Amino acid sequence: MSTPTEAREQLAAQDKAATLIEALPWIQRFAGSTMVIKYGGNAMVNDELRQAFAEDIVFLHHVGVHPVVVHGGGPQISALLARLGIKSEFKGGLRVTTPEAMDAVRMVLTGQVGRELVGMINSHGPYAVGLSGEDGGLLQAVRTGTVVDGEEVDLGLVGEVVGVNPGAILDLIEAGRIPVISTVAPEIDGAGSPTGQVLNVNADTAAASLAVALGASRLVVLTDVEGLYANWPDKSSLISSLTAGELRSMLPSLESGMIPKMEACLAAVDGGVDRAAVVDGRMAHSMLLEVFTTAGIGTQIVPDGETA
Ligand SMILES: Nc1ncnc2c1ncn2[C@@H]1O[C@H](COP(=O)(O)OP(=O)(O)O)[C@@H](O)[C@H]1O
Ligand SMILES: CC(=O)N[C@@H](CCC(=O)OP(=O)(O)O)C(=O)O
Repeated sequence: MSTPTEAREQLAAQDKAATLIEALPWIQRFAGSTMVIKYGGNAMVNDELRQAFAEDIVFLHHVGVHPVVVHGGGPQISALLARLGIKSEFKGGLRVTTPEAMDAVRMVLTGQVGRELVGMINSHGPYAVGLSGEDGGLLQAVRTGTVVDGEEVDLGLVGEVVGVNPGAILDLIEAGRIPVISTVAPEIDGAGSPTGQVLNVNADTAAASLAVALGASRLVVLTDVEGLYANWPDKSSLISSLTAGELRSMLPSLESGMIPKMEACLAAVDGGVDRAAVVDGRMAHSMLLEVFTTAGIGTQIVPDGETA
C-alpha cells in the first residue's frame, strides 16, 4: 500500500516518463538533421528566458540535431538608437536604416546580442561560435524596399538575401559546434561583386534563406505572441496549423512584425523546409515542446498538399 503522497509522486514520475517517451520518435526522426531556430529580440529581453533558450539549443545538440541559431535584436537596436538620439522608424515591419543606424545595427547585432547568446550557450560547454553574414562570405544581399498600401517605399540600407554560401556553417557543424548568426549582410552589385557596403537584413527573412540553403528539417521562429492569429488581436483566433497556400492568402491582412515573420515561414516551406513554426518565446522551453511533442505548440506551416 502506498500513502496518498507516494501515489501522487508515482503519478508525477509516470507523467515525466510519458513526456520523455513521447519525444522518442521525434528524436529518432530529427537526429542528424539541421534545424534553424530564429530567436527574436522581443523573446530575449528576460534573462530566465534566455537561459531556457540556451538549454533548449544544447538539448537539441545532444540528441543529434544540428541547431543553427539566427538571432534578431530589434528592441536592443532601438534602445541604442534612442541613446544616440536617433529615431526608430519601421515600414512594413522593417527598419528604415540610415548609414548612422546601420552602424548601430551592426554593433548591436554582432557585437552585443550575438556575443550574449554565445556566452549563454557556452555556459554549458564550448559549443557556440558566433558569426555574421559577413563571415566566410555567408550571406549576399541586395537593397530592398517594401510596399505599404500599394506604394513602393525606400528603406535605405535594408537588404534581402539573394545568396547563401553555407560553407562556414557546415564547417562549424562538422566540428560539433553550434553556429550563432547575426544577420548583417554584405551588399553585392548586379555583377555579383561586393560593393563594400553592409545591409540590415530582417532576421526572420535571413533565417528562412539559411534554412533553405542548409536543407533544414525545421525553421522554428520564436516571437512574443502565442503564434499567428487569424483575427489579430482576437486571442481566441490562434491558428495551430495552416498550409502554405492558406498562409499566402492571409499575408495581405497581416500587420507589423508578423509580415516578415510569415513571409519567412512561407519562403522556407516553399523552398523545401519540411515545416516552419512560430512559437511563443515568452514561454520557457516552447521550442522543445514544438519540436519534441506530437501536438506541438504555436502555429505550424505545412507544404501545400499536406494536411494542416
Ligand atoms: N495576425 C497576427 N498574429 C500575431 N501577431 C501579430 C499579427 N499581426 C501583427 N502581429 C504583431 O506582430 C508581433 C510580432 O512581430 P515582432 O514584434 O517583430 O516580433 P519579434 O521581435 O519576435 O521578431 C506581435 O507582437 C504582434 O504585435
Ligand atoms: C531590416 C530590419 O528590420 N532589420 C531588423 C534586424 C533585427 C531583427 O530582425 O530583430 P527582431 O527579430 O528582434 O525583430 C532591425 O533593424 O530591427
